[in-house]
Amino acid sequence: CCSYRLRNALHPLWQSPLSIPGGSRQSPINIQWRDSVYDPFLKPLKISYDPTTCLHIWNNGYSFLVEFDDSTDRSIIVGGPLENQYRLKQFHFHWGAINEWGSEHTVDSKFYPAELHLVHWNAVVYPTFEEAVMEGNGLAVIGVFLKLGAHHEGLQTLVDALPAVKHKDTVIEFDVFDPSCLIPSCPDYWTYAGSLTTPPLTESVTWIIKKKPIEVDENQLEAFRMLLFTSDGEEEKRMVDNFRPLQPLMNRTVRSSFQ
Ligand SMILES: NS(=O)(=O)c1ccc(CCNC(=O)Nc2ccc(Cl)cc2)cc1
Ligand SMILES: [Zn+2]
Repeated sequence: CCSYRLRNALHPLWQSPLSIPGGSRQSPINIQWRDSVYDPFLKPLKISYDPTTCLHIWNNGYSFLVEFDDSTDRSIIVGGPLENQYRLKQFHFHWGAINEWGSEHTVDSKFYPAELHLVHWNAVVYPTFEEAVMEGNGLAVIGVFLKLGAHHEGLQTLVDALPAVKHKDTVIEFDVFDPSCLIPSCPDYWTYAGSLTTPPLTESVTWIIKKKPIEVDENQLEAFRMLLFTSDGEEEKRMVDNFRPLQPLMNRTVRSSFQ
């Protein structure tokens, strides 16, 4: 129960303060469905990814990141709550040691076993990702909940590559993958102004959280849990519970694209 919160709060990644001093828009948050406000002016989110922009999978010692060539506008999102188009840079996941928790956001205080983050940056306004990370409208992250259920064919190609990045700071080439196969076809989402959930925790993220989860099977979740936080040769620590504790909503409203 609360022990995992303590462990998480003390986890090396989050030893920095739970929310940055003066932070008024920190993530993740609980999404209370009945408190979200339908906004009829929200547009559908348009997603167009070029699978050949996929580069590699990298175990950064906290998660595994699938990184993309973001030197052009070949893989972008536009519409939704966004005023500009945003370029896909990477996607990664957060997950738990068991299926009872693992997601960063919760819905009506319910955790999912895992959560996918597709990270995009505003290359219309900012020259580099690093600069966009520091600006209020710099990033747009699509969050997709994973729930235990049917085998996910698209995810399996990724799962098959994970043993090659078992240890921290290992990389494997991964040159064709279309991450839109990981995004539910249902267009419904919630959106709110938030932050990165890992250091530097900057308040630069427009969050777009899909209402519908995707289904993955137990073997696929277990494949995430066999990754390691540790480098080859170090005492093995399984990569699990790499999610940040919930942050206060403060003076924010979560909007929904659906009634
Ligand atoms: N979790 S997020 O979408 O707010 C987020 C998006 C982008 C960044 C900057 C790139 N760095 C990165 O992605 N690092 C990372 C990812 C997962 C874990 Cl578990 C730990 C560290 C940080 C957080
Ligand atoms: Zn994340």
